[in-house]
Amino acid sequence: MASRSALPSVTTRTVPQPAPNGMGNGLFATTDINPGEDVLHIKTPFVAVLDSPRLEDTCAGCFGKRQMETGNELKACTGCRVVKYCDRACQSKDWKFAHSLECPIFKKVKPMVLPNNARALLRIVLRTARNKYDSEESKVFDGLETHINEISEIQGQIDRINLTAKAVKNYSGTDVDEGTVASYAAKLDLNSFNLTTSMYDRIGLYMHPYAGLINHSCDYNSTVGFDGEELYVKAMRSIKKGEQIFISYVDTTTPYDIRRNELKERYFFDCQCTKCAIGAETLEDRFLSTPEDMTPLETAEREALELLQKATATSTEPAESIKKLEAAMHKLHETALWPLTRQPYASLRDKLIISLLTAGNFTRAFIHAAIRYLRIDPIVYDKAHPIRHIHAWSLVRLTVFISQEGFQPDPKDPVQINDFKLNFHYLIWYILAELTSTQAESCTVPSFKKLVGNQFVQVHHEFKANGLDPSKTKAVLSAEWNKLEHLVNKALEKE
Ligand SMILES: C[S@@+](CC[C@H](N)C(=O)[O-])C[C@H]1O[C@@H](n2cnc3c(N)ncnc32)[C@H](O)[C@@H]1O
Repeated sequence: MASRSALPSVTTRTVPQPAPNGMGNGLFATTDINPGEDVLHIKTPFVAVLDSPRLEDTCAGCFGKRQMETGNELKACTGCRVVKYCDRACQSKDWKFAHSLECPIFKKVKPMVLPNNARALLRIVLRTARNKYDSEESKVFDGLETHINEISEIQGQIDRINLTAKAVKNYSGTDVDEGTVASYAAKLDLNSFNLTTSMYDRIGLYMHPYAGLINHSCDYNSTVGFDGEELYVKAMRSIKKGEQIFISYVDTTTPYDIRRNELKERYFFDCQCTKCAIGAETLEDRFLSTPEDMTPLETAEREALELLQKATATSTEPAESIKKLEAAMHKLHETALWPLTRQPYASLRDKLIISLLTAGNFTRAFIHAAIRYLRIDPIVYDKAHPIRHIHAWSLVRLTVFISQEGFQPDPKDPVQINDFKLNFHYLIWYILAELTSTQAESCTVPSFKKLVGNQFVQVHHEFKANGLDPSKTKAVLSAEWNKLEHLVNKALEKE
């Protein structure tokens, strides 16, 4: 059973303790925890703010959670017109939390909109001045690591922190000295999380001092997810009482050198986890075989990364992005040694799916989502990993879309989906059945589980209404699966 901690809104099965190997403090399990179970649940953030582009389309009260349910058009705050809300309930909750304090400041600095880290820092400073934080919560915040000595050596970062601290001190009129405000900013830099939707799309930044105590391992046992403003840390593997909780601070699907450099530069430590102990021999680094001359692989990687950079530049049109991403993937494919799972190949496909969706090419997006579902995710992610479940859901959504009556695939698609005579309804049923039956052990958050569960009930009901029960037609399902495998093989041949 999870227990309430001394901190308000924190429910956890962990306790903070000094961690070994120079990790400072960490969180340790107080009970055995099974995959999918909550390690930590925090109802209310210490601070959470939207990224500036998301201020336009995301409710600053529920961070999109109620917005998804109500479908209401957002209304701007009549005071500052910077933040928007679903309705009075979302507005009033945020007003009480901090917006009443920041609204006049947002209004004063208009037309400038403060960047997300300045808005987060401003909230911390204003709430601290009004004693709005619980004293235990503030104590944990005060004890958080800053790495201020290391940061002071990095001119760009320390200049940015000092500048933000100066501006926030100025706007807030706080009595707290500038050095302390700068130390809050350093704590934010080191301890904040990407605030995401329940589908893992980044929308802002989030910080809570208790969650800030979790250390990193590239061989992590837990994952972080958000449901509106609520944070969930869930066990991805079985965790024994007394074991340390680890999450990943960086994308651990990247090769050894890349992820270790990122950890060193952003978090100032050399990772000594079990995966790093193996070195550059793990799946993330390996090629299908290792040639004597690595030059062709290095050249392909450099060229692919250059194309990726151009494809993701904000000024690039979706059609142009698609061309560049496909060209980059082709370069890696041409080496005949680059596994689909080795980065940047997998990330290129993720970005390509998004660009294809933006451009309205749903059949090609479907094919790449199927490749990811069948050939990449089972190798790259643990069974309970939330990203694996989110990707499966995207495949369901795409399949629903292309199975609509009257939907016509693009005749220019390199692989013609109609040639494979797929029965999309069975595929949808199968993926949803799999997602639903693994819900308890999955690390996804409650609203995602609800969405999937409801969709499965609906799809199953439709089959039943037609006198069919796919769970009793194993041969039909397996035939559909073979057709999808065949389609994926054809698409990969053309890559
Ligand atoms: C978000 S804080 C985690 C809590 C921190 N240990 C503390 O005592 O406040 C991140 C910092 O913890 C330390 N850390 C996290 N994971 C580590 C690891 N695997 N090895 C060494 N240090 C680690 C690093 O100093 C890193 O900058």
